[in-house]
Amino acid sequence: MGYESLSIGINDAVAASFAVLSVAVFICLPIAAWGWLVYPLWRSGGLHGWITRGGGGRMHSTETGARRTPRPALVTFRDIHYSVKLSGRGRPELHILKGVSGVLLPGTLTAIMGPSGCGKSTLLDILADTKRVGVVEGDVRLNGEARGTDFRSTCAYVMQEDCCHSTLTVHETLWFVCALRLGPDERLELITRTMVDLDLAHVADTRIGDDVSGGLSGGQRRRVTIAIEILSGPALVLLDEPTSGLDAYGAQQAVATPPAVVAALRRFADRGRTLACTIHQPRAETFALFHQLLLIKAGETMYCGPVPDFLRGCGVACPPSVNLADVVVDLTHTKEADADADGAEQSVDLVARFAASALRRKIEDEIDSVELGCHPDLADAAASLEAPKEQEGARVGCCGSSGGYPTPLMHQVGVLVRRQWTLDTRNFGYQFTWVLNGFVLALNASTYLLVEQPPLSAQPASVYRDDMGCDPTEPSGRQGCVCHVPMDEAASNGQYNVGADATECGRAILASANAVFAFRGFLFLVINALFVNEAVFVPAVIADKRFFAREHGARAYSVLAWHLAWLVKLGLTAALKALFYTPCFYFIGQLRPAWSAYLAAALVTGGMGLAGSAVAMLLTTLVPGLGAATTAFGCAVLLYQNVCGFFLPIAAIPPYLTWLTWTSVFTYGYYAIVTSQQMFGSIELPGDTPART
Ligand SMILES: Nc1ncnc2c1ncn2[C@@H]1O[C@H](COP(=O)(O)OP(=O)(O)OP(=O)(O)O)[C@@H](O)[C@H]1O
Repeated sequence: MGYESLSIGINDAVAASFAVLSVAVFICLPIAAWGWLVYPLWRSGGLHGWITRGGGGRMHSTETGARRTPRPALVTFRDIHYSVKLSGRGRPELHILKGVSGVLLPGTLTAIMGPSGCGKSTLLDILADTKRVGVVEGDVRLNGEARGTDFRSTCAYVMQEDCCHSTLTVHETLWFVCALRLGPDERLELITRTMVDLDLAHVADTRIGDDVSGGLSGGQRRRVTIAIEILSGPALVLLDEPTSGLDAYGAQQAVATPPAVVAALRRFADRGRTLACTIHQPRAETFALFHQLLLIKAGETMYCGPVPDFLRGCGVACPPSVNLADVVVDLTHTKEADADADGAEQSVDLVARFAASALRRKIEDEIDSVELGCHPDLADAAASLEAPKEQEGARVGCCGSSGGYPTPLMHQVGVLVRRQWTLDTRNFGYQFTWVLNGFVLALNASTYLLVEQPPLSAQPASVYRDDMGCDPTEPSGRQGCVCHVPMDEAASNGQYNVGADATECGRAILASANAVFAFRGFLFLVINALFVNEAVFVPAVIADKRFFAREHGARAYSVLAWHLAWLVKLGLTAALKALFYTPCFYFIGQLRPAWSAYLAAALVTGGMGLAGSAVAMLLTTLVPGLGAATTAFGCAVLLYQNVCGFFLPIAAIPPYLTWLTWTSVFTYGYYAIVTSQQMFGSIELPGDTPART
């Protein structure tokens, strides 16, 4: 009696790869947990210490920067070499920086210039301590000391690419930065002052936008990026091409306002901060705002020193009507082969001449005196900083004093959740996927209704107990059939048929069995859709990682805060999905009309969503890149589906792989929703073993 359960010989190679993948996940998880949670927790001296310290750093400041001892940022770098090994066998090592040295003094604005590809951005990356590939040699010091783990709370780094949330307004963007990095008292005044400084006040309530949706101009967006970094008053600001948007977005605007950004930077420097930025071909008025010039050619220092001394040092004349910056750029572009005789000679000479110059020796002496702690600027610059009340925020005082986060952990989480929420409510595409997913679930349910049999769950509880599977009082065999199929047998998810000689009752019961399979297929597709929908979080988390890298790098919040904020957001989203998605499939699919069953289905809906988004989050954290993370998510879905008991009978899974079944989220989701529809039990099919089609 009964039917043969489906037995599939699992390809050992496939099984082994599943096993390896799962073992890898289970090895990676504890390592990741150690890195993110346990190690910082252990270092911070327990859970209480962790929370009060803002999630991993040293004690967060309850004081504003104004109350701390202000320290300047005097940066020295000596003999910086940088090389990368080019990928591909036999390819040579690329030596990009070849012994660049210099000093960045507090209260100065330094221009780093040179031809495209000479190594300007590379040098800034090294100074900002963000270079993670290649080999960096040489010594970079802050106030004569090696840079510590808290260096990034002193140093703001404005990278070449803008990194702003396109759906936030300028004011909101700066508000969130303030909320993460400063106390509430300072926020409004600082935001207003920074917007005025960077000529952004008139677009305060304009959404930042992007190249597709419009919004701010490229130059304005660039200024917002700069505002984000200088808002909290760091002692050291490094900027990679702060005027690039201005160049690209119209000469007209560039003619009208180009010095606005550099003038704001100059004002910032005049308040005692240390600033250095790369810049291409500035106008004469803009160039005049810089105190120092670091000129690089092919990775070597061509000049480093005060701007006015440049021509004297080079022995070059600059006619009054000519822009000095143009002369500088021309000198760096001159090539031996194609330049005129004078230019070529000067160009070749300048690198060697600088290396042998008194200026170079002066720089070396200056670096020595900083390292020995006797550089006059180390003491003087502290006094030259503004009075405490006028200081611009917490980070100015952080220089070397604290590596902690400015706000407590729970505050960080709250601000991040609030920002995510604001972004989601303005993301039309995201909302559209919600509606679309609801529609797909409803469609799935209505497709199931195309099955000839009405949903079994709509039938009264079964009473049929005849071992032969026949109840003469129920000729149709429908109302009284026991339509229960054991879970593992249900995995034989095919339609059954019987020969023409089968009894009517047998045919009826088989029809019921087919309805059971269709019903289970429907439920499986529901949980499948709920999980797979969460793939939307793979690109979302990866996009947010850009902001995380920048903001966590600037010590605005901890790794734990970021993860917790995402978990809170995903939890809230899952709750909303339970509310919104469950009705989409429950009523159309005519599932069991009982509150308990509905509640169970809602829990499964939220749970599958939460599990799917958690897996998406885990994979985006472990696997680099969008393509790899998306593929990994697809693999995880396949793995989970295959071992959940729907496709393969659990009995058919080799014993050494059954543990996979119990790690599959699908197993629990599938069992839970099937159980909630009262589909436990067994089906006894009459007569001969039916053939599968
Ligand atoms: N990781 C890397 N692998 C290979 N080449 C690299 C790498 N990093 C930098 N380079 C090369 O080093 C050179 C210097 O790059 P960098 O970005 O510092 O130039 P740049 O002076 O800032 O140029 P631009 O003004 O155009 O931004 C370039 O030729 C670049 O291709």
